[in-house]
Amino acid sequence: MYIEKYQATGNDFILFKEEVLNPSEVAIKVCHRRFGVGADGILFPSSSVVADIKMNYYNSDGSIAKMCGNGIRAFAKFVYNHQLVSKPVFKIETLSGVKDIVIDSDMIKVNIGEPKLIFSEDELTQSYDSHHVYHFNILDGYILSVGTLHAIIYDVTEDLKKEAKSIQNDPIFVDGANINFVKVIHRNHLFVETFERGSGWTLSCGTGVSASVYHAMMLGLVDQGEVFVDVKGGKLVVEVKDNQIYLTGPAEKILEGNFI
Ligand SMILES: N[C@@H](CCC[C@H](N)C(=O)O)C(=O)O
Repeated sequence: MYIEKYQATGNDFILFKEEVLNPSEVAIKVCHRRFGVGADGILFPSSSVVADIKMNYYNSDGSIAKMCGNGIRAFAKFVYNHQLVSKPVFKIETLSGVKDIVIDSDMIKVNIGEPKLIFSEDELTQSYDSHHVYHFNILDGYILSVGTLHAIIYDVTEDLKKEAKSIQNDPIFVDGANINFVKVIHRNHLFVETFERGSGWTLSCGTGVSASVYHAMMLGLVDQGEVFVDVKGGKLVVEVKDNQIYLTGPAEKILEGNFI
């Protein structure tokens, strides 16, 4: 199978040009960092009737995810480089809706979409196709969905970070959640670390960063306008306009070859 590997602020992905038939199995195999190539997830295209192309994403543990903020930038660059889509401004269908993409040389901007509020714990047990916010009452933090589900925690300590897995396994999260540890550096600057559903600690989580900025803005911890976010693997920029979250950052090809 022909593959390429991309990294997007250190979140790494294996990309396929064609539809993968048994994606969970392939993801587990190819993402293994000793027995495979090593990656946080896999991405492959399929045709779409509502957008220019459809993105399919599987985490390294084989679980499906509805959206990936870093992955979609890598996917956009990959399909554009391979002329699967021939224009730099286009639409990608995901399981959490159609996302608008703008490729501007090395930077890719994606409209992550509009978050919506959830007001009760019961709503978390329903499917979260759309974007929701929910008050997280186990810790002094919050839950927010931007297609993928995110817990936002501000009072970060090393001891609390050790609890990431058990927070993620809390039964209120019927299908798991991504746990974001957020430090406010300045009124336009955050540092975010994410323990991801399906792939553990990553160097960056695009939807996590988007959810964190949106939430910090809701609480008045950062100002409107561009917010710069440091992650372990680089830098991202998030802007909220008309309640839409725009995520901008790089993505680069780092390997091409065949996976046997
Ligand atoms: N790394 C991603 C998120 C990938 C999906 C997530 N692990 C989930 O299963 O919800 C990003 O950049 O957004």
